[in-house]
Amino acid sequence: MLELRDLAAVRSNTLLFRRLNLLLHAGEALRVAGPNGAGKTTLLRVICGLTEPARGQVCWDGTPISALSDEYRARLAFLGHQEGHFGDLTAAENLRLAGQPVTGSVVDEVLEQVGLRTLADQPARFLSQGQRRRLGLGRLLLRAVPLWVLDEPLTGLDRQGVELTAHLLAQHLADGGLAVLTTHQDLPGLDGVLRHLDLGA
Ligand SMILES: Nc1ncnc2c1ncn2[C@@H]1O[C@H](COP(=O)(O)OP(=O)(O)OP(=O)(O)O)[C@@H](O)[C@H]1O
Repeated sequence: MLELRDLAAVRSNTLLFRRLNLLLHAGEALRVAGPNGAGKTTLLRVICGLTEPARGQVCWDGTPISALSDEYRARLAFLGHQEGHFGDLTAAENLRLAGQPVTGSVVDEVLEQVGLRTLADQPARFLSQGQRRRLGLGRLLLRAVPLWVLDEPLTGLDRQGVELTAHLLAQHLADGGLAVLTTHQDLPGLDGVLRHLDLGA
């Protein structure tokens, strides 16, 4: 369970948000919306424990994440604008290094799931933006952690890519996972499990 308690953040002397209180249970996702500069990425950074809030705290299963540090970070996976792939390594090799040791057949399965099977041997730096996003999804699947934090995961994806992301997210939630994400696009098929937070309101 992820909890935001009376959370506030300041950047460059500007108050971005305050008094955020929210409980996110296993099986739920939070979609953070708002105009450019509203503080969406900042909120994700605070949730990951990378940026200190000006006030309040983030708790994981009732404990402030500041008291959990590495233990908490091992429970979350972050997918940002820069996917963090190794450019010289192939798509398959990047997945091999994604998390715990995996066999070649598991890597093949994940490549198939994210639609990159035919690009397994392509160095990541030659992948298109949407293909890199898909590789990021593959790494998420291999990390097998409960909390996904996704910053604009739909950018650069075609319609099938958007549907794939929504499908994998729904599966993750059905398996008892949680997610916090920002997106300017609609995520199909997540009614009932998607909660909304608008930082522009
Ligand atoms: N490291 C930083 N130092 C100073 N100011 C920052 C820093 N990071 C972000 N900001 C400022 O904080 C504000 C919120 O930025 P943030 O990236 O959280 O917004 P966002 O809602 O994610 O925007 P976008 O939709 O454009 O991605 C912006 O005005 C930005 O310039």
